[in-house]
Amino acid sequence: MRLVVRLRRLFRLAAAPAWAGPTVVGLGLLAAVLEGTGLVLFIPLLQSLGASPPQPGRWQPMFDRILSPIPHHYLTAFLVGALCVSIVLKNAVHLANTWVTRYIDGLVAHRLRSRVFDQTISSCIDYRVENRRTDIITTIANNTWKVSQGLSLAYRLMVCLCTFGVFVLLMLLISVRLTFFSMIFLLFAAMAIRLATRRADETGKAVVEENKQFGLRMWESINSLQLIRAFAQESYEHDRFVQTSDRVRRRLLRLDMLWATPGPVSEISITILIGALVLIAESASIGIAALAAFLSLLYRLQGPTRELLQSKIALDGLAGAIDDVDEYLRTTQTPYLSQGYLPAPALKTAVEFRDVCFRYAPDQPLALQDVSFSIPAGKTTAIVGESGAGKSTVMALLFRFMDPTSGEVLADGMPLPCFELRSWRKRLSLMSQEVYLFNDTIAANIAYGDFDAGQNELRQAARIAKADDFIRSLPEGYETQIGDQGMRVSGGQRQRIALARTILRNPDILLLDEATNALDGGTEQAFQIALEQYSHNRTVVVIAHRLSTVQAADQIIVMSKGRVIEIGPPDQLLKRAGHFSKLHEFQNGRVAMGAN
Ligand SMILES: Nc1ncnc2c1ncn2[C@@H]1O[C@H](COP(=O)(O)OP(=O)(O)OP(=O)(O)O)[C@@H](O)[C@H]1O
Repeated sequence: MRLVVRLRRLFRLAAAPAWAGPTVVGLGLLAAVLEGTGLVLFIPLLQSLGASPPQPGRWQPMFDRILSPIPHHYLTAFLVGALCVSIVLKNAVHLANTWVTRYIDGLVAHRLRSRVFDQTISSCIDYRVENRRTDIITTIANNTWKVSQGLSLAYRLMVCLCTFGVFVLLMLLISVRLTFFSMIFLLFAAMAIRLATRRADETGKAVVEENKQFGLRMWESINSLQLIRAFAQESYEHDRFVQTSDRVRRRLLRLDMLWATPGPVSEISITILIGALVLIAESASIGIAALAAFLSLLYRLQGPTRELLQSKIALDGLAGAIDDVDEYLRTTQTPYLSQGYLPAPALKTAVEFRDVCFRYAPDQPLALQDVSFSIPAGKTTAIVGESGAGKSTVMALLFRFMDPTSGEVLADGMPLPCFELRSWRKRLSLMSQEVYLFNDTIAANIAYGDFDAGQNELRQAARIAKADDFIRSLPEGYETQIGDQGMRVSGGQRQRIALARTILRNPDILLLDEATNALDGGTEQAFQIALEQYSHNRTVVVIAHRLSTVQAADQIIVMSKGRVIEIGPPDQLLKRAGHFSKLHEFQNGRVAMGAN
């Protein structure tokens, strides 16, 4: 029963083309019929060679009727020819079936991978926060393959069942008694194998978990190579890696051992059975030719019997991976943000936060509490506040990476969920503290902001971001490969490339979240001047810890512990002797102390 439920879920998840199942099973059935027919042809062949006289039985009149038009002296040659043709046809059908199965395998895995990837990038769940980055890589790279393997196994299971059925039918035609005896014997053997391998699904689930741990170890070690070397923790990391890898090896070995059990057990059982049948055949009085055909059928039944049992164990072993993909697709399906059909128009008046509260998870405190303010169009708004005040959360809500827990964010009076999500996000461009660059050329990384932009626009964006000079000084200029996460250029250079990418996007609303924290003083000042020109008549929202970078803003929002505590133009806030002016004094004092 559990197998049926599991198979139904597997078919739903794999969503193979409608023709796939019937084709694979149909071809499998045809191969079984061809093979069975070939084996049954041994009866008239042996009889024609005089090895056994014709015996009364269900099949004898049938042979007599089919073979009567063939002249007697051609009969042996005809039967040998028919036998060869059936074997050739059976193998051709078998080969075709293998090709079809491989094609479906690849197609299903490819579609599933694409679906998992699509949902990963479209869902609003942030897996870096959920601590599941490496899990997703295992799900996409490993487990989607395993679902397609599971589907092939399910087809194989059905084909084996059909082959088994065809062979048993032919055996019944030869002798009901011997067939009945054989089936009871095989049933006991199958039950013994099932008992010995009943832990396959538990082991399969453990393999999935161990694989995820293994993925995590690999990911973390490769990403923190410098840290490991700097802290001289090579042997600690080596031990951790070896232990994790060894756990995967042991689980896989256990699964392989379980999988290998049915082969020898079924072969030994059938050999014992053949011996027993030879001993009791005399009482069944079916004749040498029929007995030879019966035993050949029984011997060939070994393959499907073994495969039936192995497919079942292998399917149990894949259950963990199938569950993983199924669960992943279900969880990433629901948390899409609701969206309207309206394309977001250019911002005319303002973006407004109205009584916004936000918490990252139900069991966590509010990250934003009753936050209300307005970001006027065409002006620069700076958000300042101590670490953890909620500045990045405001940015994330503006971008609609998530929605407020209560309250609303409106653009020109329209709640953001009224707009089609992508069209709203296309109006914005974000440059955050965390810079991510692709392993590609500098030009390709900047062009990511707008693939339609020409060379001139690309260079203009680089000039504004103060990146053009250093890029041109590199031997390969804009065509320089920057390596994984831009590791071949410095932190400040990475930041300037990312800024150029943001600027190339030419957004209505430019969001800069600590965008200049890796720039040296001179470059930052030059960047500020260029940015001022660039932001003329553009809506800019800046987050900065260094107040020097926000002096030129039209409005400053001061946040503390998730609340807005001050709003106003910088000069007014400075005069007010409030939180902002204290911050200002503190930073100036610190600068002065640093200067001394
Ligand atoms: N993904 C997250 N999951 C849970 N809590 C979070 C998450 N991100 C931020 N927080 C919490 O929300 C609050 C606001 O964080 P936020 O990152 O918005 O502050 P910030 O002002 O940008 O800080 P910083 O200047 O240090 O970047 C903090 O208490 C923080 O711990």
